[in-house]
Amino acid sequence: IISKNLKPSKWKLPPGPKTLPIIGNLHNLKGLPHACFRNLSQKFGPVMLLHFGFVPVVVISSKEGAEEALKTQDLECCSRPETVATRMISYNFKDIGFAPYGEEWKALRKLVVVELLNMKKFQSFRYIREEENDSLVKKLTESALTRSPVNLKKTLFTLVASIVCRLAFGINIHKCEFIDEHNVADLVNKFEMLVESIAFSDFFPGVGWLIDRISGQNKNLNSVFSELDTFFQNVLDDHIKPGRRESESPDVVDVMIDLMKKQEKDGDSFKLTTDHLKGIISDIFLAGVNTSVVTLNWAMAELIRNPKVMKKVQDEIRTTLGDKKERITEQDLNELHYFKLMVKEVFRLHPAAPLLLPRETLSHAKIQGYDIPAKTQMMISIYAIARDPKIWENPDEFNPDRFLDSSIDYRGLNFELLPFGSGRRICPGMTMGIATVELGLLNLLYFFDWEVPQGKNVKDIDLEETGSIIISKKTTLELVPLLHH
Ligand code: HEM
Repeated sequence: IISKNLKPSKWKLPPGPKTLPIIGNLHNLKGLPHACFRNLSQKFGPVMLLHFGFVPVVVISSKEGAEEALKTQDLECCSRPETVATRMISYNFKDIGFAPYGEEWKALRKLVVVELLNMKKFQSFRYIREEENDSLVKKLTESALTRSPVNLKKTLFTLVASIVCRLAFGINIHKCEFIDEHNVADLVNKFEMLVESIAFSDFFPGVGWLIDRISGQNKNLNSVFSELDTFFQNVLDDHIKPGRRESESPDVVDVMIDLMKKQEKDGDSFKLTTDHLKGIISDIFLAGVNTSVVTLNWAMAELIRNPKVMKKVQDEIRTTLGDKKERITEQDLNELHYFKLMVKEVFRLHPAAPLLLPRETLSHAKIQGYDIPAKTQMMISIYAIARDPKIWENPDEFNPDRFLDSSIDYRGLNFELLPFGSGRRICPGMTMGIATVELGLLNLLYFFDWEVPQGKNVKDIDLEETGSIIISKKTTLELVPLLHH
């Protein structure tokens, strides 16, 4: 009643389903959030207002709405809404993924983009990506010789985690003292559980903390977080061991430690602290590993379900690269055209983060004629846009040919296809993510043909999804690699 009386009557708020007292629209949230929002938006419109408990959330599901939101200054450089879990994993918002918009976020983002993920560094890390792909091919060759099925997600996880841990943290997970590849997988899963966990305080600010304390939710979150923090601390300790740098080339953590030391001397206004360092390690760990793994896994699921596309892609690869290559390099990617359209189609149908990261408006805004008050949470459903029948013919069909005569790209400038977001909050690891996905897929498709295990049929491979922020294939994808040469 109070908020109704305070709201200027001339405001035009977006439409949405009827709310119930206290819970708002929580009863309308059925199934996975991105799929649920898509269904609701088909009924209530592409700019829709929902209430999660006491928290109003605007969901945008049209290309025009997304373009307006992501180009509006105060939304483009929006803040992120605070939740109990994001406060923990971001080290009290000392990272870039969940930090609110402001000078500190700008300084950190600049540091990550300029110092850590710049083109020169990216190129110099090329040999790590190629070496790890080489190990993957060797491992798959063993399975091919015995015709054993391979759990694709697990295998691809090892590939991506090895690349990210080596270039970001200087850790070789095949030989590291304090973590191995199984622990890394376990930690990434726990990490996602932590981010996706919902606390009462998120929906009922001011009162929910009491329920979280009584229900034990706070204790659960704390215990998972402490495991992650131990890993991040080990990474840091490993970097300050005397003598370490003499034998290894600097990784992302080395660069940040050097910057901290330099700032102490120079007296810069923005001071990097250990919390910033851990916040960034945490961002890279969450944003850098699973996004690429789920994309690679979806690509293989779609290709095995669509043998004509698989054949067309493999024919192009093998004709262009010849039959005699022993090792694939990133240079080889430049020569492939249809292969890249196929990757684009995977990003369209299976964006790793279908609602981008949640946003919060900095000031009052207007989207598609609707008033969005300051400090309102906003979600942009790139999933609904990428499957909008007004934009795409047969939108649910996996068909890379749709891009043959199209200039639509996925790097943040075409608002119908935004797997990496757009604007100032666009994914800073985009170049690295694309290289990891493309190089991984090229190795899988050049050296091997793929079959479903004996007794199974291609029709058994479904596309059921799971997750809430990062969406992956629910059922395990097991395939048998066959040596092509
Ligand atoms: C296929 C791989 C990847 C995909 C699909 C992906 C996708 C995304 C998306 C959709 C966002 C949210 C953008 C927005 O809300 O507008 C994001 C943010 C982010 N990504 Fe990625 N990403 C990938 C790989 C990576 C990698 C490899 C890294 C780092 C090494 C990374 C680091 C980040 C960070 C730090 C943010 C937060 C940016 C900010 O809030 O300013 N991502 N990513």
